[in-house]
Amino acid sequence: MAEPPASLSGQDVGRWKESCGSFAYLTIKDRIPQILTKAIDTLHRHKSEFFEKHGEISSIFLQKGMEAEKKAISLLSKLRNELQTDKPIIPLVEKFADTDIWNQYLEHQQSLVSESDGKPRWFYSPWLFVECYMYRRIHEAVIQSPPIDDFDVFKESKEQNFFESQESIIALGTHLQELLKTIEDLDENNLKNEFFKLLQISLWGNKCDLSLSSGNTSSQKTNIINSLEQFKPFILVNDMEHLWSLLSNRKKTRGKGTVSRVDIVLDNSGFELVTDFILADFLLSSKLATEVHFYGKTIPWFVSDTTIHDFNWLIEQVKHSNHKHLSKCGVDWENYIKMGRWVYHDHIFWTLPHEFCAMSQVAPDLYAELQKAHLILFKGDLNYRKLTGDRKWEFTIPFRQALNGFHPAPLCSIRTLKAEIQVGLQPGQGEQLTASDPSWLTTGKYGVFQFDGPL
Ligand SMILES: O=P(O)(O)OC[C@@]1(O)O[C@H](CO)[C@@H](O)[C@@H]1O
Ligand SMILES: [Mn+2]
Repeated sequence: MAEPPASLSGQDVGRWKESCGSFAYLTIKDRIPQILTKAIDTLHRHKSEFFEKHGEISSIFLQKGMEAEKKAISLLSKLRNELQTDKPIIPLVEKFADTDIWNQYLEHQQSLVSESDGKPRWFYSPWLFVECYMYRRIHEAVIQSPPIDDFDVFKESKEQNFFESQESIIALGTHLQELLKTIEDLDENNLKNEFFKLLQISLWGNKCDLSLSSGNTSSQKTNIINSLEQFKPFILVNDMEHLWSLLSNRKKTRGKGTVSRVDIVLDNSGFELVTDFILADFLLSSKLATEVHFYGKTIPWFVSDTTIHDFNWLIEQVKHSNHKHLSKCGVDWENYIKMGRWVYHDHIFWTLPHEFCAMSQVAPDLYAELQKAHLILFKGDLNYRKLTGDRKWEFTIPFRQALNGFHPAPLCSIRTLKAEIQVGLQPGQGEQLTASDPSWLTTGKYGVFQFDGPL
């Protein structure tokens, strides 16, 4: 097979707005420093909390809390300075489960740089690599600053996203509970329609990530169910029928007591996670699946990504809602977890910089776990970038080719477009979009259900 194309990078001129530089360049220049500034500000504002938590026993602890906050802030300021002055990417120093793998990857990036270019740098190296590295360095700053080493600098914005989306969340919870009342009586066609609705809700739920808005609020304020028809023309690749065929055929043909497993590689917490839970509940209630497995991030990531803490926090919030339909959702979801019908998995691979085609080498245990699924849903833009290697593919290259051998099981990307990469389009489709809406690749207005079926 021919070599895959080069990686997107901060040194590119854009596929659009050529005079201003690529989306990758603008992300490194503007968005990432803003995210760092916001993280610093969050640490500042939480100062008193650290003192209360760690400083109440004696003045020695008070001292410790103060020092930790100062240290984390100075490490983050140093990081922001390295980035803004395009300094070389330096190895991680603090021992953590993935430190060695990260540093090996850095060496690999170093080996790709020619002698005259020196070292991997922020605006020079692959965008996927430097962006992941930035979030990993934020984590390093926090773990280097005990006793605040479990502090999530993004927690506040994730929670805010959830609270600000309350009305939409209640509307979704109500829709689900109404649907569950009659689900047993629905004919094939109605069941399929409901499946498609909830898939689309989960797709548009991906509009609300916080790293695109530099950590500023990006919540869902309107009832998304009423907007689905209006959004349909913005679905550029729509393989929903394939997902239905796969799951409904399996439901018909599987023997009693056999498993149908759908795995969801999660993206953002808050509103998007609610849409994923609603879909996952429907999959079990409709018997299209008998088990749903979720994968989250082990460390705070790309501002809004889901950690185990966010996952549990959200279910707890929903359960304690004073809205009866919503709290019923929370009770059911907690039960699914208790019964092992919903399973949460952690793996460090998801917060490494590797493209997914490297998974079978770098994380064979995770690859083997995913192989147990009958269908894997990859939520969000970052997962799409990692599925396709974040490379400069032609718009018409088949999705399977861009996956570059990654195929643990039939899989589908459910993603709104927030990076200058898209494959599997019809000839001329990309060019037409560029002409009619030059920023189509990066605003989150468009989406895809892109499926790669059984081999
Ligand atoms: O994976 P998500 O949450 O859908 O999107 C993450 C994301 O906003 O982060 C990057 C900007 O920093 C973009 O590449 C990408 O769109
Ligand atoms: Mn995300």
